[in-house]
Formats: sequence, structure tokens, C-alpha cells
Amino acid sequence: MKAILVALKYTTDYDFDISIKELKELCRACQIEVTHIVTQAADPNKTTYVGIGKIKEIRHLIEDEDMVIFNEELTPLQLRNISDLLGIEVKDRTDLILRIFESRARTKEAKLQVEVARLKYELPRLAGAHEEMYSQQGGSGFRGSGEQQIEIERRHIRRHMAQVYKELREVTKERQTQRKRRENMKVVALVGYTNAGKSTLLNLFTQKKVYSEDMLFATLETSTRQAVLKNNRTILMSDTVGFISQLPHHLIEAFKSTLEEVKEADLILHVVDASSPYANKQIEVTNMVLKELGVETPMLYVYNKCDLEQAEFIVPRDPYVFISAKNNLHIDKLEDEIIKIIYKDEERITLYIPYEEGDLYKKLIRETTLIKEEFQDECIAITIEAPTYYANKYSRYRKV
Ligand SMILES: Nc1nc2c(ncn2[C@@H]2O[C@H](COP(=O)(O)OP(=O)(O)OP(=O)(O)O)[C@@H](O)[C@H]2O)c(=O)[nH]1
Ligand SMILES: [Mg+2]
Repeated sequence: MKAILVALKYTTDYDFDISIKELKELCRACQIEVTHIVTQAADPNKTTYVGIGKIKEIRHLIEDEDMVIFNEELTPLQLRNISDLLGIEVKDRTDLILRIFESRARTKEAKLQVEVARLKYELPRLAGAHEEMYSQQGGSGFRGSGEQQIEIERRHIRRHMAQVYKELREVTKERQTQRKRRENMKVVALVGYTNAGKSTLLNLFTQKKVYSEDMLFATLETSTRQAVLKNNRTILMSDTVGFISQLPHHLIEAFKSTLEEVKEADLILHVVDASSPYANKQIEVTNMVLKELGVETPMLYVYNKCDLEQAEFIVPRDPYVFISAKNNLHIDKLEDEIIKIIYKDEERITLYIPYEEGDLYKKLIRETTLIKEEFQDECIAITIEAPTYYANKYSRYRKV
């Protein structure tokens, strides 16, 4: 499929460049070939987004393209007017992002979340499409029945939406109960701009395959895996959907429940593509979305792709590490930092476990960090780093 892209340049040049580059990436992810990029330095026009002169210019450009794609979410009015004027399919940035999410969603929850976002986007745009259709068919005479038809469709969508919401609530509840069974394990969430390298890092830690690709939004679901750190502690690591500037609001809403896990994590690894010329901006966008979600979890900045040259001057934000997930560089240092942060509230205790209580010994080894063990006559003396409440819970083992 081929498309002409249309963008307004009314913010600073810098943001404009990022956003055009991303729109092209979004097209690539949708297998759409870009033939022209039409820009205009102006504020958005209420009725046609770009000026009417630009619309004419676009109309002249159209040859064998299938659609014209606008760089921002168009209002229902703009969408209808532009479609009328151009006589070709008109899409916007939100529609592209929704499409990508639709094609990538795998779990039931992600599918339902995207469906909610899609329905919310479509509902107010329904009228536009139909009015156009009916006016083409027979002019004003059909108007009455056309409006009736729209009302029927609207009601249908609303009913469907209520059904999807209900299903979504059930699925979310199910996942939340599963999450409660995570024992004593610490949870580390990978968060960051799309294509930063989150899935690559998760793979490295868990040695299991999570889909990773040089493409926007390769990951849509929060996939959680166990990883064993070098202090032998098992943690849970979750991968999340990548962020992007101008992420449609409906999508943030829809994905809120998935991102709830980020809120409850013990640590966020904010993965940054340090080779991107837009690294600083991408950090800001990600932090803004997190703020909107009310996330206050401790954060460690992970500047990834340090094997490549830095395209932008980066003043690292504390605390931070520079790594390369793909080339396994400085992962040791990253692990040290993770351990330092997530186990900071633990204390060192020595317990004397009688040989008969081998199961307790195994449990403690699994749940805590073993510092030293000594096989004595009647018991094993273990020095461990464990949550502070362990001292109380196992007080009877603190003396021989
Ligand atoms: N050069 C280099 N490339 C890397 C590094 N880490 C990841 N990549 C590449 O960056 C691309 C994106 O990696 P992913 O792990 O899929 O990124 P992501 O953050 O999960 O992306 P989304 O799922 O879209 O949010 C892939 O082509 C990786 O091979 C690195 O350290 N160096
Ligand atoms: Mg990913």
C-alpha cells in the first residue's frame, strides 16, 4: 500500500523531525510505502487541519496512492471534510498506532484493551463516514434514514463496548489474582520508549525468547519471566509495551491495567536507546506517561546500545548504568545496581538450622542471599541477607 504523509510544523523543528521520522516508522510497521511528505508551517485548521491550498496541492500529488495519512489525530469534522475534498481514504497517526497494536496483541487482555481503544476512537467518527456515504448515494432525501442508521450503529457499538469492558474486567481480575501468588520475589519492570531494547534485555536475563525486533511496538503484552541474579536470588522481570510521543490517549487508558504492574514493581529499569538522536526527548515522554499513571516506583536509568556512538549529548540521570543488551556489555554492573536497590532494606542475620530441618534450609537458601554457611556438629549455621521481618519470623533459630 502507498500513502502520502501530511504534517504540520507548528512546534519547534526538533519535535517535528522526531515526529516525522516516527510516522514513517509507523507506516513501515503497517507495510505502507511513503511516496510524498507534505508539510506546512501553520497551526492546525479547525475544519481541514491544513489550509485549503495545501489540500489542493495534495490532491494534485495523488497518483496511485491508497491513502493520505495525517501526522496527528484528526477530529471527526476534519476527517470528514478532508475525505470529502480528497476523495481518497484518509487516516491519521492514531489509526496507524491502533492498527499496529491490533496486529501485535496476543493475549486476550491485550486484545480486549486494544478493542476498547479502537471502539472509543471509531464512535465519534461514525457519523462522518456515513453522512458521506449517504450524501453520495442520494443527496438530502436519504438524510433521515441515514441518521437513523448511524444511531443504530452507535447503539450497537456502545452495547458491544459494554460487553468488551465486562470481559476485560474479568480477564484483568484473573491476572491480578495470579500475580498475588508471586511469593517473596522482587519484581523488576522494564519500561521505556519503543525500540529501546527492553525485550533484548529481558531475553538476556531470562535466556528465554521474547519477541524482539527492530520495529516499533514489537512488544504489546506485559510478559513476566523469572530471572536468577548473581546472588542466586530469583526475581520476576516484566517487559512492557513501549512508549511513543503522542501515544493516543485512549490507548494509555486501555493499557492502564497492564501498566499497573509497573506501579507495584520494586524497581523500574528505564531503558533508553543512548544511540538515538532523540534520547533525551524519549526519556521525557516516557517519564511523562509514567507520571500520568501515578507511578512512583524507584527507577534505574539503563542507557542501552552503548556499543554504538551517542548521537545526542547525554547527561545521565541518576542512578544510571551504560550497557549493551545485544552485546552483553556491563550487564554485571547493571546486576550490581539492581541488587543494591531492590535488596536495600534487607539485613544480615545468622541462623542455626538443625540438620533434620533440611526443607527449611532449602527454603531459606532459595528466598534469601546466602553469605556464608558452616556445617557444625548439630546444625548448619547460615548467614543470609533477608527481609527484616525474617529475624522475627525465625527468631528461634538465631541461637544454637
Ligand atoms: N546496537 C545495539 N542494538 C541493540 C541493543 N539492544 C537492542 N538492540 C536492537 O534494538 C532493536 C529493538 O530491540 P527490542 O528489544 O525489540 O526493543 P523494545 O524496547 O523491546 O521495543 P518495543 O517492544 O517496540 O517497545 C532490536 O533490533 C535489537 O536487536 C544494543 O545494545 N546495541
Ligand atoms: Mg519489546
